Amino acid sequence: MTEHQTQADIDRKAGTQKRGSAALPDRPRSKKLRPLFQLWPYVAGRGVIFWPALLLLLAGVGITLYLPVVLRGIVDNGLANNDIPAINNGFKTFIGVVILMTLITSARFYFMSLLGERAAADLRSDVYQKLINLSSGYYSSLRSGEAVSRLTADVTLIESFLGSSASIFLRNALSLTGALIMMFILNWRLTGVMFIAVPLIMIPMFVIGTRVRKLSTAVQDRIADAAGEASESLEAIELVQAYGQEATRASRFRQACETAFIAARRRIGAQTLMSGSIIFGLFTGIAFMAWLAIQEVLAGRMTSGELAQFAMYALSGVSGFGMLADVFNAAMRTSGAIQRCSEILNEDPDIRAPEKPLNLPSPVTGAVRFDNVSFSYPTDSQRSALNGFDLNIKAGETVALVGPSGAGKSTVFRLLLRFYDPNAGAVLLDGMDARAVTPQEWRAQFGYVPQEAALFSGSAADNMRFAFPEASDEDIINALKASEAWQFLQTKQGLDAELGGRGKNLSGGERQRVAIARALVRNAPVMLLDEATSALDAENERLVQSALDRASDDRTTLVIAHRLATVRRADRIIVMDQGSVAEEGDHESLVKQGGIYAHLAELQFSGT
Ligand SMILES: Nc1ncnc2c1ncn2[C@@H]1O[C@H](COP(=O)(O)OP(=O)(O)OP(=O)(O)O)[C@@H](O)[C@H]1O
Repeated sequence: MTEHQTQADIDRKAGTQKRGSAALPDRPRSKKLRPLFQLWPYVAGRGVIFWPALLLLLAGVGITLYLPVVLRGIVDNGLANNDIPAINNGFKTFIGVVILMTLITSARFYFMSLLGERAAADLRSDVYQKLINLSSGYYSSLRSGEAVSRLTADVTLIESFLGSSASIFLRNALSLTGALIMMFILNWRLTGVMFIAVPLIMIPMFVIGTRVRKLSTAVQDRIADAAGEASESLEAIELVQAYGQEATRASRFRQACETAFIAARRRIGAQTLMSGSIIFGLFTGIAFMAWLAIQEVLAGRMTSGELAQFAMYALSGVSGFGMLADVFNAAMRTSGAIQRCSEILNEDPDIRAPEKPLNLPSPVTGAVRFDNVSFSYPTDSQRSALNGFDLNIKAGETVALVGPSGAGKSTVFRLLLRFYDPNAGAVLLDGMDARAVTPQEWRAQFGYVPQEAALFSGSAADNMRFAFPEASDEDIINALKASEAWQFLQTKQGLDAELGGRGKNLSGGERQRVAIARALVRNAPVMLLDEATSALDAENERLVQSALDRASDDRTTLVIAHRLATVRRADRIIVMDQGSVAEEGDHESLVKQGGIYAHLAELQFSGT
């Protein structure tokens, strides 16, 4: 197995395989069809679309079954008796029925497709609504790529099933049943023989059909490999060119394309065999049945009109059966997709409001306390990230958290923002346990500047109102001025400046200053700053430092500090090691102690 084949297998298992836009996503299927019924509320919930769709479906099936009856009338009443007016009238009726059928079928198509799109849009929104409310614990056990796949690929499968396959399935299942009943009534002997003959003809087709399906999947997999290969290289085009890897990468892509071609050649071979056997099987079958039917007519057990009617049912029945087989495959895949979406919909967020939430005191002063907190991440429950951690911060105090990598500094922030709850002990704000209030009210007390200052596409003002939707333009400008971001934004379009997806139109330092302004505009009693470790030039660093300084004015501030300058400005320094407080004090006293802090200070906090 080559390296990229292995990667494709991993991707397929994780459901993140890239597909051509026309093809439906390849997602694991279910072995059961029962999950399909979970779609019922989404479908039946929209009665204005659902009932017309169902009625039109039934009417369409009824009229399709009626058409052969008209044909029998033409043959038996007109053709057999040489009755020209009867033939003409018969065909007028025939055309009338065809017009009605066209109208019903078109309307059915419209309503069924609409129903699929409606249900998919509702389902997609529900899944996203759930995803955005799920807690960090959920995401640490599910790859975020997989969550996105469920939102897009799985819902697309369901959408396509509801919009077309489900309708094909119902229509063909009903038509086939109706046609079989009519055929039995017309001539049960002929129908009996057909029951034996048709499966015999179809067995080879099914065998080859299964092979074609497998080979088609193989071709798609190989194409996905090639596409994966290409996008990986193109996403890192500068790196590829900088290391002079263009030729190697191009030749790897060529190889992937070649493998896809070889798989496609195999599929074409099987398809050729299949179409040959379909043509042969179908026409010999038709000839055999026609021969038998003519014997019935000659023996006087059937009229010519009944023969024509029978033939029409038989033909529609065979095609309906073929389609059912295809749709069955789609149903299995959809069933798997529904299972994965329902997993999300049935998920309960770990972090939720208590039954009777209390309110925080008003106003919140910002006194923060960790009371003997122990915590381990759900994905690594054996290891404690925090271990009997105690911390008492007075309102308005500025505390710097320092410590070696993995000491638990970010974990302190995650518990403060209540992304997780502690396993033991309590996190308190103004004496109130985080678990006693709603997560929304709790989090509203914090301004947060993460190390990776994530911004969103949209204007500077949009990004600022992300933290506080009611903020006036003046509030926003003041926050931007305080964080030293207004000056450079003015050289763009001020509040209307487009920041680009993830703020890509800004430099690293500018992004950080906008992120600090965003936290400031919230005007929350507690500020959480995770100082960026990324190297900034001296001027940018000075600007970010003064922004951070102002961010901590008049409010409780916890800063995960990586720079000596930040630490010196703090009222108190907490040195963390292995999930607990190892040392505590101000810069001078800690340096004198000659412990972890002294060592970090010596290294100027680099690498922490
Ligand atoms: N999502 C997670 N799942 C499992 N373990 C985690 C998770 N996040 C962090 N940890 C572990 O918890 C411990 C504390 O991590 P934390 O991120 O709080 O350290 P830190 O002091 O902020 O480190 P750094 O300075 O490198 O950011 C580490 O051992 C880390 O491996």
